[in-house]
Amino acid sequence: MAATSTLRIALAQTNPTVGDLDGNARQVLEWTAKAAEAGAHVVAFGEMQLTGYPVEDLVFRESFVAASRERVASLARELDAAGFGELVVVTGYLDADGPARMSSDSDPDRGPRDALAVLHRGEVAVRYFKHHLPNYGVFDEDRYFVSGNVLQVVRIAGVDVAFTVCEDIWQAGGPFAVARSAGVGLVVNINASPYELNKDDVRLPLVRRRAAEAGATVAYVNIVGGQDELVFDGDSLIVDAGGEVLARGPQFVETLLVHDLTLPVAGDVPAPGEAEMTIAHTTLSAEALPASAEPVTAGVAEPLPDLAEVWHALVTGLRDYVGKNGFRTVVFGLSGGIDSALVAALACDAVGPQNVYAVSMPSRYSSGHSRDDAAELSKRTGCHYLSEPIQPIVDTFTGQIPLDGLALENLQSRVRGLILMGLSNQYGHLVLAPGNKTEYATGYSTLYGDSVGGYAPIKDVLKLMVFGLATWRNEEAVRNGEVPPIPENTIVKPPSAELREDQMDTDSLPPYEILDPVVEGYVDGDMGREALIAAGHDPAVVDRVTKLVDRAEYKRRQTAPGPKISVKNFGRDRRLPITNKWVEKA
Ligand SMILES: Nc1ncnc2c1ncn2[C@@H]1O[C@H](COP(=O)(O)OP(=O)(O)OC[C@H]2O[C@@H]([n+]3cccc(C(=O)O)c3)[C@H](O)[C@@H]2O)[C@@H](O)[C@H]1O
Ligand SMILES: Nc1ncnc2c1ncn2[C@@H]1O[C@H](COP(=O)(O)OP(=O)(O)OP(=O)(O)O)[C@@H](O)[C@H]1O
Ligand SMILES: NC(=O)CC[C@H](N)C(=O)O
Repeated sequence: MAATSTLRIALAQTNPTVGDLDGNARQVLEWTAKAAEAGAHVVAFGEMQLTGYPVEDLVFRESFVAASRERVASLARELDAAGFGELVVVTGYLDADGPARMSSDSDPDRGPRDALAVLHRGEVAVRYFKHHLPNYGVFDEDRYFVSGNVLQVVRIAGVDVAFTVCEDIWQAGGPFAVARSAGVGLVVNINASPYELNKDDVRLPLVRRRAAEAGATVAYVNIVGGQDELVFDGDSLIVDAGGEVLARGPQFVETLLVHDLTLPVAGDVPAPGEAEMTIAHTTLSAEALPASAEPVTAGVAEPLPDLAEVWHALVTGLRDYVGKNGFRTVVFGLSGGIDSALVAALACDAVGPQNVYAVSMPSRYSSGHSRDDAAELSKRTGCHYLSEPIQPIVDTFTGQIPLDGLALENLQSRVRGLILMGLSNQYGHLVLAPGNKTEYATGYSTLYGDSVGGYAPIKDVLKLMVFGLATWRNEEAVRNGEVPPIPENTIVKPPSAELREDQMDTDSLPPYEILDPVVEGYVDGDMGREALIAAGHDPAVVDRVTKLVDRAEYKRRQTAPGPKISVKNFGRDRRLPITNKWVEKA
């Protein structure tokens, strides 16, 4: 039988903040202390832990790159000074071995790097540069980074460990294939992998495929938290070469997974073969766990069911947007309808009802039940509730500038926007825009009216899912013996903008059961007219909806960011020209 050695590995699922180098370094120190207390040999943090992810065009600032390089070196010294010098600390950071690529004259082999550092005994012992750079969806890494071509293999307590960064695990070939040729026992993969619905279902089979490709155990660590439009869900994993899940972290919460891995002791360094990357070897002296040590296992957390997962993603995105941007309180219009009710419930979960200001702003078209439902929600959740009737302001405006029809409808929405921005300026609340993805898609909102706001918590949630989430949150409250936050009437009544007499959403839009699947196919699936019809959608509805979506591009460009939960969100994911003569013709 081959000799083995037991490594105690810790995966630190932390919540870094972009640009906060000192705060992020402090996280490394704090979680390393916990790993040390647990007796770990190695503690691994996420991709770009030190800078936050994604840093976008900060990569082009030499001052920022220099600060990251200096901070990783000083972090190594601080870890040593704190008594953790013997612990192998693995962290993501931004490095550069040349200037950013600005023209075709730039050196293709040098430039900014999405980097991983192995810190040991006060030094940056090893640096690895990410090989596969994602350049699709929300990622633009070819814009920023140069790909690394050296796989770093580090011998720790007799076990050869290869280090990789995020996208390296998403593609066959490259570092994992090279790791197999190097005969490693463990591949560590550090991630900043943004959440989208069902990604956890893709992640586990992916990690299994790479473990098989490398012929080694894989330890996958992902960050948690919100960063503008992105939310990170953690879901860190350890999978052995045979595909067995040894450990799995909870989603959306900071945690430390500590697990003992019994791995083959490395033999002689194999002769280098033909490979996509060269291999560099380093040995770090570390004692293996004594055979007498009580084995430690991290446990396998169950991934959340779909609606629970989306709820946590939205709460995480909102909480971190508020907190990381220096706000404490939020304000929005509470109409008694389902969208603002859902935003209210999310906000109460995210920042606490004591920090939530809901404003009822009735007009002459507001129904009695809308006001009652809004008041009832605030009573149930305990958030602040203000009532600011808008009619006197609307009347004063039209007394000077007479408006009718759609212009008058939109004026009401804009007066509400004005009130919310006034309250924001005066009291420092962040304004939340309560539009859903179906509305953003079809342009069913008033520019500078209900679309005002700094953050749009349900921007990527289709209307049918809005209903699903509201029902789920109420049921969750019942399961926990709490009062359901959203009044039943808000969920069951037909949606209405209440901007004119007896107005219903269905006056302007197809029913949501028909509309949402077309929006999903056109927006998320990039399907053209023929493909949508072939998928079973009514040609007249397809023509109507694609036209609405195309015409609303200018509106979407002027709206607040919101958390991505779908395969394609408006903003980072879906980028279309505003000035655009292409139409999906019959
Ligand atoms: N290409 C372009 N680039 C830049 N700006 C452009 C533009 N085309 C028009 N515009 C501007 O946009 C204006 C039209 O947009 P906008 O003022 O928003 O008005 P509009 O889209 O015409 O009307 C708003 C619609 O949203 C509905 N709504 C409003 C409020 C709440 C809800 C709800 O249920 O949640 C629904 C309302 O019933 C109505 O159907 C134009 O007057 C023009 O100023
Ligand atoms: N009477 C009102 N009081 C306070 N805010 C309102 C009122 N009416 C509309 N709003 C604000 O404008 C947004 C657009 O709401 P509107 O009622 O026009 O459509 P909706 O899409 O059905 O939204 P909701 O389901 O929240 O009512 C609401 O989410 C809310 O923030
Ligand atoms: N930061 C990355 O390299 C992430 C890319 C990868 N495809 C993911 O979504 O997880």
